[in-house]
Amino acid sequence: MKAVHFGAGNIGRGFIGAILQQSGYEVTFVDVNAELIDRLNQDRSYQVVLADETKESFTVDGVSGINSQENPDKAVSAIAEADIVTASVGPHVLPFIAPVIAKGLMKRAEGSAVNVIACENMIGGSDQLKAEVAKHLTEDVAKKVFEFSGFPNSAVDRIVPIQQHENPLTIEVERYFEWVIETAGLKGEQPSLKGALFVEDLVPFIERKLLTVNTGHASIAYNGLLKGYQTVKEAMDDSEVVALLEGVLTETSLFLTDKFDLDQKDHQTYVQKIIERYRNPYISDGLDRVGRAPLRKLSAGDRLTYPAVELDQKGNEPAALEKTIAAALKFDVPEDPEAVQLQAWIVQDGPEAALEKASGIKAGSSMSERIITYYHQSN
Ligand SMILES: NC(=O)c1ccc[n+]([C@@H]2O[C@H](COP(=O)([O-])OP(=O)(O)OC[C@H]3O[C@@H](n4cnc5c(N)ncnc54)[C@H](O)[C@@H]3O)[C@@H](O)[C@H]2O)c1
Ligand SMILES: O=P(O)(O)OC[C@@H](O)[C@@H](O)[C@H](O)[C@H](O)CO
Repeated sequence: MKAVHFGAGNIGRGFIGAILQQSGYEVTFVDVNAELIDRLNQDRSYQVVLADETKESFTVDGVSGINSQENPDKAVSAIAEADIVTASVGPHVLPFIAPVIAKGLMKRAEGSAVNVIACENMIGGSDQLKAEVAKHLTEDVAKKVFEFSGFPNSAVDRIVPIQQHENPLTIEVERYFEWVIETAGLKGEQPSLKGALFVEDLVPFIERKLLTVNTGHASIAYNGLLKGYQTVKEAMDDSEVVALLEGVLTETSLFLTDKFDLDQKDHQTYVQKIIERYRNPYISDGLDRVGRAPLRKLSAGDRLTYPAVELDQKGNEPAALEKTIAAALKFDVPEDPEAVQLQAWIVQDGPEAALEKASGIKAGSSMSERIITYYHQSN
């Protein structure tokens, strides 16, 4: 069986590529990073190390790489022959991988069933990828292609920080992982993927994950950076950062348990497990990585604004989320293009207008006023 995975980065090598290989797939990574692709083709394998006291490691072998910038046709052919296609490139990159996927799917002469799964931190990731692919197909061709190509949504959870090793392919990951895939979007037989969970309705799973793991993470990053910390570990040693983390998780728990009728006790166990994962002493994760792409994180459907607005509309005042949104407006990392854009908007139009542009929270609304007050109160 053949798998094509877009993005040989942290989640690509450390999670999805490893699961695919352990499930019996021969994995071809498609990436634009020449160093990673050359090394994959040279070594044909890499090491995954578990970030806990065991430091256990395992080999992912039988892998290869295609540089889609240099050899787009090779990537197209690989998709034409693949049994499964997956991607973890970041939400903003989905439009760039779509043309190659569209061409590859069109080339599947037999029209044999294939599933294309976006493994990104977003709601409806595969739906979005499908919409991007559709832009490169005529209406008639799209109809045919989507008869045999499934785009099931999925939720992925495993903390994999940015890291440096002598061998650039080696990747250290936490032992914990969760890959949930929605059956509704599948075509053909359900793929056999070791450790993956197939569910009829992904919405409760992706929202629980995004609004707990990622909202909590974002609060640690933005509030931690405000206090001058660089890593999750440093920030988690500060009681004020932890209090805000507990505050945002109390707020998103209220939203999630109400929306999905979750058992309060089970949800609390889930939240506590995540706080333990943030505290993993064997992982050093940078706040710049966790807070990266602030415009995406502040956008209306993402981890901060979405629960804050929903809670506000139900008559709650989500103060911890609002303080975190205010802290996100201060995310000023010159290497991060979205941070540069956000700071430029703040300088040009002021924080209130920048907040509205980034999140849709209307300037002059009571929520906007509270966030901007927090913004001016913070250092
Ligand atoms: N790292 C984590 O802890 C984690 C956990 C769960 C989900 N995610 C999600 O997984 C996705 C990837 O995150 P990551 O941490 O692995 O990032 P990463 O930067 O390590 O990996 C992304 C990879 O995509 C490649 N890429 C960029 N443009 C490309 C293109 N046009 N074609 C092919 N490849 C391209 C990059 O070169 C890079 O190797 C994101 O959506 C992220 O939210 C990350
Ligand atoms: O990848 P992002 O930028 O959406 O979010 C940063 C982190 O919160 C994220 O990568 C987590 O480490 C991951 O989602 C854990 O499963």
